[in-house]
Amino acid sequence: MTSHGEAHAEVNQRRPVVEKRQPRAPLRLPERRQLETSHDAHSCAREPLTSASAQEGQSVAAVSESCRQLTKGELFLQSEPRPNAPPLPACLRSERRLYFDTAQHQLYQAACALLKRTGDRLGTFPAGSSVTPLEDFQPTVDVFRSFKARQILYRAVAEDASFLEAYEQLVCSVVLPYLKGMLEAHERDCPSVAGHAAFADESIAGGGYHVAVSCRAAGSFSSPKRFFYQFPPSVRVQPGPRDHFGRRHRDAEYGHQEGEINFWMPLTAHVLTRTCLWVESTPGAHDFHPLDIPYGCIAAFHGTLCQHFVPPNSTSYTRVSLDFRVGVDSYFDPSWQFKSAKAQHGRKEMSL
Ligand SMILES: O=C(O)CCC(=O)C(=O)O
Ligand SMILES: [Fe+2]
Repeated sequence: MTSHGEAHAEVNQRRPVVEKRQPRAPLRLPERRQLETSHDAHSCAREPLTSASAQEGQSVAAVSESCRQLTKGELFLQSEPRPNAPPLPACLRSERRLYFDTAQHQLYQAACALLKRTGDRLGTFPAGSSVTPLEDFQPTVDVFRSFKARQILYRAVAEDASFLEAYEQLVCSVVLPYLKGMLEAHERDCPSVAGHAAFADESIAGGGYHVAVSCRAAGSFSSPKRFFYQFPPSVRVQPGPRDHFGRRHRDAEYGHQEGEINFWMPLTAHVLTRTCLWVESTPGAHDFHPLDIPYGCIAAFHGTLCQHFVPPNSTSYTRVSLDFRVGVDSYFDPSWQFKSAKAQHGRKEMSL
């Protein structure tokens, strides 16, 4: 179900602001394990998640229950052939924040219109109000958990030209230039690898780059880069107060490959919903921390291998967020297919 090949000729050259994640006290699970063993049937049993999550009233204990046995996806992964691509450079795998202009990229407004357009198939906004805060959307179906309800949402997104246009504008003018800048910074620091598919990712110590630096350095040897971005993106709607949570997983289980970077952004205010994605900083580190970022910020992380989860929403506000993945240049193998995946995300290709 992939849709390739629609290149976008026009790209806004305005560079996004990017910052490296500020260190903060992580939520650490009691045992630190290697990735290879972290999903075995015993290792995920009853790992109590405590402290930081409790501050926000999130029942993360439930989430720890979500990883008690090896999932089908993890089992399939062990038997399927791997993509034919070199590992991503370390600088791309580390977690980052990108900021965008919310006046220019009106995803919040587009999401309100999207949910309104679904009529009452998914839920309703409070009556009689001229403004419609997304946080007040009241789902009438279990749009977070039920497969059927999520299909309705998926189709609504796929059919909403305005929402998709806002999404693609954001991807093409903020996200892809960021990725291109990171690739160029990597090439600048390792000139011998520029233009070559395979090189050692260890060649960059530390792996931290500011995109402003990378963009300045780009000009001289910039060659077009290919990107494969998810289309349509995933929209999540998580009402509260409920004990539904997003189980701990890594996207490799769902057929995503290591050459993809995850982007996650809230459309609702975290100060109201107190609910967001929690991510570990490196595969197997189990140092889960919340992406408690505001609207206007996008978190980039290597979700193919880094585990992540969403605790229950204990507030009366609804969390709405957007997430998508981008396959990066020669690190992504477009011919690879995870045969066991039930459904694969569609994607579009773009060179920049
Ligand atoms: O936001 C969510 O509910 C889940 C997000 C997620 O798993 C992802 O971005 O990969
Ligand atoms: Fe995920």
